[in-house]
Amino acid sequence: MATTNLTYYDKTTIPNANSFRFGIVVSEWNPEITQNLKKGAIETLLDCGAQEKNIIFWDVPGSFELVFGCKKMIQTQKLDAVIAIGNVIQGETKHFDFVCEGVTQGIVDLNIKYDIPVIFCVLTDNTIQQSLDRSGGKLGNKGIECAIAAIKMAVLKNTGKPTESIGF
Ligand SMILES: Nc1c(NC[C@H](O)[C@H](O)[C@H](O)CO)[nH]c(=O)[nH]c1=O
Ligand SMILES: CC(=O)[C@@H](O)COP(=O)(O)O
Repeated sequence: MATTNLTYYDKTTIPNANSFRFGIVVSEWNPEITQNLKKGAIETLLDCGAQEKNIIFWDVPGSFELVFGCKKMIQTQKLDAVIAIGNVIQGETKHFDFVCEGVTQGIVDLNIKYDIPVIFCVLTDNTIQQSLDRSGGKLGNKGIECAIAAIKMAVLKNTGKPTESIGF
């Protein structure tokens, strides 16, 4: 069974996000999944001190469009981190493979090209149940984990140093 290291985070080990500005780009495909991921991410950012006025949201049609949406957000907004939220579920054909490869490589490219961390919050699952389990179900919420990652990477972006390790 998958572990969920950061879904159950220790707030005392997370830097205060009060001064950071976050972007969240969300795919409209599988909204019953992506909206739960978005909810987990928002609640976690706020729990860790982020200000509501410092979180901006854009929707894109599908996970493949997350790359362009994140690029335009980075180019037009002053941000400390961006979270790309999507959910790709295997269908009958190889389309799943190409969507997943495209969004994965595209987000890698954004992290290389721009000095803004783009967090990969895209569930790539074989079944809807796997997605449900990872977006607020028995295996946690990837949105929570990615919000924690966004805060830690915002610290790295702004200080040039990583957040202190919590020991594992
Ligand atoms: N099947 C899923 C898709 N497919 C759509 C693509 O993401 C893209 O919008 C289309 O190919 C046009 O460029 N998207 C998801 O996010 N999740 C899926 O399961
Ligand atoms: C991952 C997808 O794009 C999915 O909707 C494609 O389904 P199918 O392979 O059955 O066309």
